[in-house]
Amino acid sequence: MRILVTGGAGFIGSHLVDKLMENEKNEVIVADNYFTGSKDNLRKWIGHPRFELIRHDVTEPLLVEVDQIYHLACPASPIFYKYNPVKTIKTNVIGTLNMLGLAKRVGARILLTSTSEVYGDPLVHPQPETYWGNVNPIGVRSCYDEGKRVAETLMFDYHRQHGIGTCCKIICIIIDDLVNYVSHSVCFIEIRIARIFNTYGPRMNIDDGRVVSNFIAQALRDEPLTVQAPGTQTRSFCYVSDMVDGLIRLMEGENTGPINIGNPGEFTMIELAETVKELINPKIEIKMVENTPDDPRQRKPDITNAKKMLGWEPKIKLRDGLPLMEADFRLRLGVAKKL
Ligand SMILES: NC(=O)c1ccc[n+]([C@@H]2O[C@H](COP(=O)([O-])OP(=O)(O)OC[C@H]3O[C@@H](n4cnc5c(N)ncnc54)[C@H](O)[C@@H]3O)[C@@H](O)[C@H]2O)c1
Ligand SMILES: O=c1ccn([C@@H]2O[C@H](COP(=O)(O)OP(=O)(O)O[C@H]3OC[C@@H](O)[C@H](O)[C@H]3O)[C@@H](O)[C@H]2O)c(=O)[nH]1
Repeated sequence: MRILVTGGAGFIGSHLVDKLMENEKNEVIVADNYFTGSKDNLRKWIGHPRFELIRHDVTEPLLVEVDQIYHLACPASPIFYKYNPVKTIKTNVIGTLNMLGLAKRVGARILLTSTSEVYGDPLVHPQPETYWGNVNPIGVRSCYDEGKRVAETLMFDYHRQHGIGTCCKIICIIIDDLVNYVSHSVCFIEIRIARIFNTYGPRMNIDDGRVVSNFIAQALRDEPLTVQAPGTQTRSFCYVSDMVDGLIRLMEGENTGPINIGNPGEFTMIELAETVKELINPKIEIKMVENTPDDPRQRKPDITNAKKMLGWEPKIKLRDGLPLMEADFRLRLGVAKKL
């Protein structure tokens, strides 16, 4: 299996690459522009005969021969996706169009990492995949939320427009063979959509800006934990190895999705700060700071479909995952654990 991972130098992408590389039958190609990712995350694979790393921006077309595409390329932290919102929309829209064009040309199955942000500030709780969401189309988060919503639309439009039943697929392949068509004549496209909920773990950028990495870095630097007001807003945090397992099951399974992949354990930001304080640095202060516009007030995945269709559910609880991330942050920040 030859597999393309766009955004593979990023946080989730690099863990996904590690898992895919464990299978000796896989060849992995990463395409990344290093906006929020880093070659460092893939250090152990550089030079490996089954691994290739390409500096590439997905807003430009890419010509490679692959069987599967995991399409992750997109900044995920609010501070980074708001930094150049027009570029974020281009990455989601033009980037996804380019990857769908590639998938169509080479007959690859393509998986999009969409987001819980398609539900916006949800009026339904927990969020099932059938909920259409409550998104501000002109707000500062829209470049990401609406960008991902358009990316999902493109996935389904390509699927419907270029999708045919299994029987027709076989006929199509036979015709392809008969008339000696080249690979670009492949006329069906298989899609998978994962709606990812907040994911955390080792290798997140220290200054990524997302809440778990912020709190752990602050706790280790003896700085106050900055809870954005009111602090009663909730999130559900999934450990990265659970996430990677869910993504691979979705790619390998028979369901297009969209499927929620996330940990249903729900915490307020005050609860998260208190847990980090208790586990990492009981002396630090928790400070309330101003929030940013349109911050969703609650978020929790309904994972009934993931359980039923993928046989997946998360294994790692927040209290078990935080110390694993702490160890990685200590190493990178050079802060030893006090005995
Ligand atoms: N981590 C989460 O909590 C979370 C939640 C929901 C969805 N997601 C989605 O999962 C994917 C990965 O997220 P992550 O947390 O690993 O983020 P990340 O920022 O660590 O990784 C994104 C990667 O994409 C690359 N990239 C960005 N724009 C690009 C472009 N135009 N061309 C090529 N590469 C580009 C970055 O350099 C980086 O390596 C994203 O699509 C994100 O939207 C993540
Ligand atoms: O230092 C901080 C940072 C953030 N927060 C709060 O923590 C909550 C989570 O914020 P994050 O920045 O980690 O992430 P968000 O949940 O807002 O968005 C994320 O959701 C899903 C993904 O698509 C993306 O990875 C990201 O956009 C928010 O309520 C925010 O106000 C703090 O209280 N303090």
